[in-house]
Amino acid sequence: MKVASVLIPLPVPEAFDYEVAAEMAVERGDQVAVPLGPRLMRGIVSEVRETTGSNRRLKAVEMVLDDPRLPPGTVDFVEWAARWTLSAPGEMASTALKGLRAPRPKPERRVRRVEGREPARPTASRTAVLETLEGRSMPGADLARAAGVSSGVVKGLVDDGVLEVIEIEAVAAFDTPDPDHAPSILNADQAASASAIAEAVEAGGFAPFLLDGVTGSGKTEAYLEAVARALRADPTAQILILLPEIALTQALIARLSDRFGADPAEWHSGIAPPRRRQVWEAVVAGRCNIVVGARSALFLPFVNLKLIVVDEEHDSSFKQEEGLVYHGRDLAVARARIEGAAVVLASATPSLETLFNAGQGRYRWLKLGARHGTAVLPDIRLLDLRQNPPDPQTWLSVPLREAIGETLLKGEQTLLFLNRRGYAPVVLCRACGHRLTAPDTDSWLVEHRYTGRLVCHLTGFSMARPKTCPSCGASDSLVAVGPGVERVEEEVRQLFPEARTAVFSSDTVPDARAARALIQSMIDGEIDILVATQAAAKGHNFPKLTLVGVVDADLGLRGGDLRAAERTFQLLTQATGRAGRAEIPGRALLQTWTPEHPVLRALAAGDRDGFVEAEMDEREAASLPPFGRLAALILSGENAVAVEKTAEALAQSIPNAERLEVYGPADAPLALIRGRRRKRLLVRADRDVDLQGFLRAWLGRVKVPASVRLTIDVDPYSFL
Ligand SMILES: Nc1ncnc2c1ncn2[C@@H]1O[C@H](COP(=O)(O)OP(=O)(O)OP(=O)(O)O)[C@@H](O)[C@H]1O
Ligand SMILES: [Zn+2]
Repeated sequence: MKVASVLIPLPVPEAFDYEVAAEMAVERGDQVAVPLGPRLMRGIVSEVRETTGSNRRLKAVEMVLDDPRLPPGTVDFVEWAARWTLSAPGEMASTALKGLRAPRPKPERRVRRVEGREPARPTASRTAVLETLEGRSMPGADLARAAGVSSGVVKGLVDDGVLEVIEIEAVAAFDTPDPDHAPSILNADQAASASAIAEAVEAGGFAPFLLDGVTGSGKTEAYLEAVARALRADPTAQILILLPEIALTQALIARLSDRFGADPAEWHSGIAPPRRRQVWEAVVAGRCNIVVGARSALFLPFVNLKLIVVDEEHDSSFKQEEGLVYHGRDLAVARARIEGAAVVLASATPSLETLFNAGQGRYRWLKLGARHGTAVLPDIRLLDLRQNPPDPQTWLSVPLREAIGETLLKGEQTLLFLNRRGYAPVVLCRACGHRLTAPDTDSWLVEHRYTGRLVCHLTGFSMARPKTCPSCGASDSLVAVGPGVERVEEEVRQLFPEARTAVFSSDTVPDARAARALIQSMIDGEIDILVATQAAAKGHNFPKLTLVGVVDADLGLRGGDLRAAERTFQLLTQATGRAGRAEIPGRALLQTWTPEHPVLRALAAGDRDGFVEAEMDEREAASLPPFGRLAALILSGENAVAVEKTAEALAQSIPNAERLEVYGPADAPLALIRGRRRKRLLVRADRDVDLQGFLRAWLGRVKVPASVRLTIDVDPYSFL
C-alpha cells in the first residue's frame, strides 16, 4: 500500500498519513486535498512510501491539486525550519504557499482582428485602427489612443464583428536581467569580494560569506557584481536579496533596474496579493531571476537558487516575533545550505553572532576597507549635555543648534535621529503623578499630536487624549514628558522657521509609496531638516546630507537587555553613517549625559574592533550568545491561574541536562498584553548542547491546556 505523509496547516507537531489510491500519482511536494474530520484541507506531501499493510485504517488522499509542486529544496527547508524553531511543520509549510492563497489578477480585456472580416464602410479612422493593430491584440483604449481616434471607432469595429474582445490571463512577465547592461568599475577591495562570491557560486555548493565594510564602502556594488557574474554563468540562476525594512526596497530596486536593465520581483507584506501570486508562480516556474524581499521571501519556491544576500544582516527586524517565531538571517543561511547555494551576510556593523562565525572560519570574511572614492567617514563628536544642558522642555543643546544653523546656511541637509515615535513617550498627571497606561497592557501610552491620540505602540490601542486625569479627575493636569520625533520637529520649526522640515517614522510614512516619496524629496534637496526614527537611519544615500544629530544617544543603552550595547552601537553607526556619503564631508554630533560610556567612546573613536572585543569578552564571561544559546518559553492567557499552573508544571518537569540552566518562571517584563497574563522561562545552554532536543523532550512531558498559549522563541532578541 502507498502512504503519503501530508503537512496540514494546523498546530500539530507532525504530518498526517493518508493512503494513496493505486492509480494516483503523488510525489513529495505535491499539493493535495485530504479529508480532516468533515472538511477537505489543502496539504503538502512531505513523503511518499510503500508499506506492507497497516493495522490502522487510513483515510485516502482525495486528489492531487492542479497547483505547482513545491521543489524538493523548499520542502526540505520548511521541515528544517519547523524543527529548528519548534513550530508545527504544517504551519511552516503553509507560509510557503502564501503566494497561492491570493486571487489571480483580473484578466485583461483586449481586442483583436477577426480573420477574414473587413469593415463594411472603411473610413480613414477605421483604417488607422486596423493598421495600428496589425496582427496584435491590445486593450481597446490603448488601441484608440495609438491610432489617434476616439474609442467609439474601436467599439464600432467590434459591433461590426471586425474586431473581437478576448480575455487574456495576466501572466507577469519578468524581463531577463542583463548582466552587462550598466556595469560599475569596482575598486580593488570590491572586485576581490565580488570575485570570491562569484567563484563560489560558479563552483556550486554551500558557501557562506560575511561582507564587512564601513557604511558607504560599496557593499551593494560588490554583491551586485557577484549577481551579474552568477547570471552570466547561468542565465537561469535565481538570486534572493533580503532587506530588513520595506522602506529600503525601493532604493535597491531602482539600483537593480539601473544595473541590469530589468526590474526584479518584489516580495513583502506591502505587495498586493494578486501581484504576490504572480511572483510566486514566476518563481516556481523559473521565470524570474532576482527577488528583492523581506524575510518571508525565504519561503518562496525557488527552483534554481544560487545566491542569497542578507543586507544589513545585523538588523533585528530580520527576527519575526509574531506568529511563527524565526530569525530571517539564520534561516537564510540554512536555506543556502539546503540548496547548495552561496549566502552573503552584508553589514557595516555585523552582529556578534556573525562576527563569531567569521572569526571561527565558518564564514569567509570579506572586507571592504574605506568609503568609495573621495567620500570619507563622518567626524563623530560627543556633546556632553552636562556642560550644555538644553533649556527646560527643549531637547536640542546650543552646540547642536549652532551646527544645524551652519548646515542650513551652507544649503546642506541635517538628519536629527531619535528612535522614538510620536510626540512624547509618557503622559503624566501633574496633580497626582499618575502615568497613563493602556487599559489592557503593561505599557505607557505615547502621545501623538498629529493625530491627537494616545497610542500603545505594542498593540496599536489608541484613545483620544482625556480632558481630565483618569486617576484623580483633575482637569488640565496632563503633561507630556520627554521627546518623540514629533516634539523635536516642533522645536526645530520654532528655532528655524524658514527651514523645510519633515518627520520620517512609521506613523508619517505608513507604506512603501510614502517612503519612496519622502526619500526622493530628501534626495532632491526639498527637505532641509529631517527628524527621523530608525526607519530612515539605515541604508539610504542622501548626497547633500552632511550633519547627523543624535538627540538622545543614551536612549538604547538604558534598556539593559542582552543586546542593548550592541544594538545601540549598530544603530548609531548606521545613523551617523548617513552623513557625508558624497563629495562633501559630513559630521555627526551625539548628545549624551554619559560621554564616558564605553559604547559612546568607541563610536566617537570609530573603534568598532575595540567595541566588539569588549562586548565579546562580557558575553563570553557570562556564556551568553554567541558563546552560549538561549531559548525563551512564554506562556500567556486570559486566565491567570491557568497560566500560573502551566508555568509551575513546566518548572516541575525540566529534564536533566548538563551545561544548561533554566531560569524562571517569572512574570514577563510586560506581564499583561491585550488582557493576557504572561509568564516566561529562559533556557541557557552551551553552544554544543542540543537545545532543540532538550526543548522537545521537556515539552513532551507537559500538557499545555487550550486556554494557555505557549510561544517558543529560540535565540530570542526581544526580552519582553
Ligand atoms: N565602484 C563604485 N563605482 C561608483 N560608485 C560607487 C562604487 N562603489 C560605491 N559607489 C557609490 O558609493 C555609495 C555607497 O555605495 P553602496 O551603497 O554600495 O555602499 P554600502 O557599503 O552598501 O553602504 P551602506 O552600508 O551604508 O548601505 C553609492 O552612492 C555608490 O553608488
Ligand atoms: Zn491625576
